[in-house]
Amino acid sequence: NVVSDAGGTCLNRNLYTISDGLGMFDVALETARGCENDIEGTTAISESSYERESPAVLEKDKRIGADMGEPQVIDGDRTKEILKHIADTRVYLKEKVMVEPQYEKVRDICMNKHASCTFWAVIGECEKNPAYMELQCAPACRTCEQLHVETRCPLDVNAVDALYPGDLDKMFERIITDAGLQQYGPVVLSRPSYAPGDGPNNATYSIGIWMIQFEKALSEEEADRMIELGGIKGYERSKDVGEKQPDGTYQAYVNTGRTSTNAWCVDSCYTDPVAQALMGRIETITGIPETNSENLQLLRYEESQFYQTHNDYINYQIERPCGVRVLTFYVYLNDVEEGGGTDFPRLNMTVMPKKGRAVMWPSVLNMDPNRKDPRSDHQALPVIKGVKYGANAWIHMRDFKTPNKKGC
Ligand SMILES: O=C(O)CCC(=O)C(=O)O
Ligand SMILES: [Fe+2]
Repeated sequence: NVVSDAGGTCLNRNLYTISDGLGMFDVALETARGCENDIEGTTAISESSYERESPAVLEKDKRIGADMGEPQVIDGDRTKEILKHIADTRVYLKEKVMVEPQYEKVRDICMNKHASCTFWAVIGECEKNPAYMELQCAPACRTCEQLHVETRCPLDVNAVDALYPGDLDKMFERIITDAGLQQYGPVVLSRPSYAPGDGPNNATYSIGIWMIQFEKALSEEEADRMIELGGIKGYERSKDVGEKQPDGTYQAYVNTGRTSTNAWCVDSCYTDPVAQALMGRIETITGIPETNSENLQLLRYEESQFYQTHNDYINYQIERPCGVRVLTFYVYLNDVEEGGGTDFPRLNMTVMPKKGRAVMWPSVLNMDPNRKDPRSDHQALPVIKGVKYGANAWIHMRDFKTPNKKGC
């Protein structure tokens, strides 16, 4: 009465034809049996065993649902519901995901990534906790289409950009003239000049870019607290943007071009009054909402650690809800005995670390703020003596934090 789709392996989404005469129990059991070859060391259980065995015995069975990712835990009280849900999931996968064109890019990656996915789905977690469930338990939540970043993270055509052509110049002009911002000690390190006939209508050819240093961006106590918050979160080896993955996202990877460690200022760090004050200050200075900024990235460089020349602009983000990084606000949290400057090779300029100092520069062009300005390429020079602490605020064209919550 049940025909196994012979030949394929379980994890390759081996689906089974279900005959009408079977109850859901039988379906789950029979299909699980199709996976026997894939799971070592398990023994077949009889068709009625779900009703006979204790929950502990049932949980030892590792096969159920192995054709759609992690084998699923069968909870004693919920056995019937879970088995029915697994059977329904199988129908969903077979009749929708494997057939309908919008699932084409996710067919091979739609898996339950946790043994409790089906249990959680049964108790309503897909609705209560969608950020986690829709990605980690996509078959159980019937959200396979969400796995591809293009479906999960559509561009909002009505979203407002932080910068339109010409706004970057206006923003920096405002920063250096606004009386309320003088308390942060702004110093112009570099500003663009426009050659005759080469005016703001084609800023690509402007000479020089904006770079402002703030001598008093942070008090000593605030700087110390930021370092402390990084320590609480824990500094881990820094990563760079890596290869594109099947779900359309880009892997973060460790490489030899960036040898620092860093901590992300999230959760208890994000809500800390000092971190909030710093983010609020950056919002006031730039006039761009805090929500457009990534969480602060707290950096730690030991002697000889560095970050080789790069640009903070990330190409692929142009088609993401957050848009590209338009500005970097970089804060120095301590004095470094020797080395550790932020060097801009194309500008022939190096900003030295100093406790409480910040420097701000654009990654994009004034007249085309979705496009990278390669003149802002920079590197963190190796620390020669001492330790260097810093913090990055990367400010995006649009809201970063809201899409980020759902993995965009
Ligand atoms: O540490 C520095 O001076 C700059 C770091 C940097 O450029 C980065 O983290 O993107
Ligand atoms: Fe950078």
